[in-house]
Amino acid sequence: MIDTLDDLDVEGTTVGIRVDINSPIADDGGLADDARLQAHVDTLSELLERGGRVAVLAHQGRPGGDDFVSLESHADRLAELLGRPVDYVDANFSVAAREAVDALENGDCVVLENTRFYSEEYMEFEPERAAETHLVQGLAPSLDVYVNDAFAAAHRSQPSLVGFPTVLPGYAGRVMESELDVLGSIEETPEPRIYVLGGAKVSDSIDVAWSVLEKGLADHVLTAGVVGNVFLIADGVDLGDASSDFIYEQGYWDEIDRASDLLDAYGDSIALPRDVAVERDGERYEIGINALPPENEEAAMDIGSSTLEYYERLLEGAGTVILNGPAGVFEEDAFETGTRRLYGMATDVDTSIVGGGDTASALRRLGVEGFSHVSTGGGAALRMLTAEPLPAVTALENGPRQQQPADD
Ligand SMILES: Nc1ncnc2c1ncn2[C@@H]1O[C@H](COP(=O)(O)OP(=O)(O)O)[C@@H](O)[C@H]1O
Ligand SMILES: O=C(OP(=O)(O)O)[C@H](O)COP(=O)(O)O
Repeated sequence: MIDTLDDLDVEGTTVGIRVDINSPIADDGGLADDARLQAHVDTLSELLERGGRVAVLAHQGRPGGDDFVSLESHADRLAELLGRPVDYVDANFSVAAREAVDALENGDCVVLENTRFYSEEYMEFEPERAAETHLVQGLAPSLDVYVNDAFAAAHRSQPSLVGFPTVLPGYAGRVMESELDVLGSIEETPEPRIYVLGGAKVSDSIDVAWSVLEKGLADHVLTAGVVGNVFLIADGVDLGDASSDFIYEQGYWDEIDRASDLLDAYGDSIALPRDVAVERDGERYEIGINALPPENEEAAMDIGSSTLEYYERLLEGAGTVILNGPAGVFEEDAFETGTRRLYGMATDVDTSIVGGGDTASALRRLGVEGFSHVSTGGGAALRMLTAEPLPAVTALENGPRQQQPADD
């Protein structure tokens, strides 16, 4: 059982809140998309309106990446979205950070620096060890309670996610609460249940497929994207050099054997693409599976029209559809068709649940809406769909509960 904001006496309390505002970054270093910031507005507004003193913790990107930038522009955008001032301090647990947090008045908000600028935050720890890190040891004394609203990062066991709730009373924010509500009760959704697994996280998707077929949660698994390509190769289809090389370079070659084992065990319940789209003479060109490999060895970038008709028939009788990962390279106009049409069909199903950061951004870009639930998480949502515990949620469950009276 996890406490929520309903259990928290917010007025005058200094709240350290972990959010996931990890976002695409534009060439100029600013935000290219603010969907993940928008998702946390309700939680942050509630805390501020109820008189909380709010210190925001979050990560952005991974060390070495172009998107590994400071949270200054996130703070500016949050101020616009919240309609109130939001300070930013380029520190996490130093004297400067603690002073900024200690100076908060009721209804004030400060964003601390990208947690991953400190190497400990990019390591995975047991909660007790995470509680001993510089971040937690340094900052926790300035906080009264910890709120975790970062569902999309809850599959990580990094200090800002599992360390704070080990030493402070922990609460789920509104995003976390609603994600756990929906994704934690998949078994109760209407049947038949269809899982659509696309995108590029091949090993995670195969884990999900195994798990949901083994547990009888899925009546059908439909494959698309790179996941579909791996299943086609596992089924003996020669996709051609470009697709094979891509799968090899991404480190997914071993997944072909796992996909093949899965087809042996549950082949009747797994649907594979019947055609693919490649780029030929600068245009989209569809090729049936029987006509593969492509004569010019072009890469399979999307599912084709026959696959879409086939998947539409399967989706027609579904009570629930759970989708993760785009059906193709939606970033290119010629290959967005599969994602637009497949996800569009899914909105007609009684209960439709979508997970994945890229998927959500694809749907926004393509203007596809009308799902029962669009998760803020990719990896975290996938992990929940396999009924595996999320370390950050377990840490909230196991941590101290008692809230101390707020200091003046
Ligand atoms: N056939 C394909 N070939 C190469 N990349 C693909 C293909 N289909 C989808 N993708 C890529 O998969 C990426 C998204 O996958 P993923 O990260 O698994 O999604 P999510 O973040 O929603 O979980 C996109 O960048 C998209 O271009
Ligand atoms: O974007 C995220 O996850 P996602 O790509 O699975 O949606 C989270 O912010 C976690 O980031 P990470 O995968 O760098 O730990």
